[in-house]
Amino acid sequence: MTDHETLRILPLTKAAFAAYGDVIEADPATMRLINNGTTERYHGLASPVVVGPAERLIFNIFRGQPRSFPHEVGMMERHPFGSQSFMPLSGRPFLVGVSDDEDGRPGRPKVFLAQPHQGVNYFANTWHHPLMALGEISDFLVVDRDNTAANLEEFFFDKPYRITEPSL
Ligand SMILES: NC(=O)N[C@@H](O)C(=O)O
Ligand code: NI
Repeated sequence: MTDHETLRILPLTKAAFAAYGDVIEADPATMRLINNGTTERYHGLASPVVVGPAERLIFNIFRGQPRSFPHEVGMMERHPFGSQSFMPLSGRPFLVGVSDDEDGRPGRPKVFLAQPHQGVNYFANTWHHPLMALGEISDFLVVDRDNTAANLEEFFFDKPYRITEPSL
């Protein structure tokens, strides 16, 4: 990959990700004790939505192959009719790529390193890169809108970007 621009990898924080979606993590500010004090409920961390023609919100498991590096970021995608969340099930970190919308196309991607205890919920119509698992095959609990065939818009960059191996 000669002239690909390398994208920095940023820590995933609620503030940095706020324009793109929710960070799903045990935020103490959301905690309430339930079940007679035997359970900590971290309440309302994200709101999965379907937009437009009513379709089911469904739970899925995505089993992601680890990405090899340097990884070429040649495209971004978005789901106009629903949110999409990824919560790690395998105790591994993963990469999250998002872009602002610039007149209907994704701008320069931002890449975040999600820790094993962090998930994300992309807002509907947020440009994002498909799942980027790290190091080993990793499972993720994914909540999104059924009938994904009608809910996928892709954009391919003329000049792809590059991500180098994150130091974990
Ligand atoms: N296509 C699909 O179900 N997966 C993507 O939406 C993704 O964000 O990984
Ligand atoms: Ni997606």
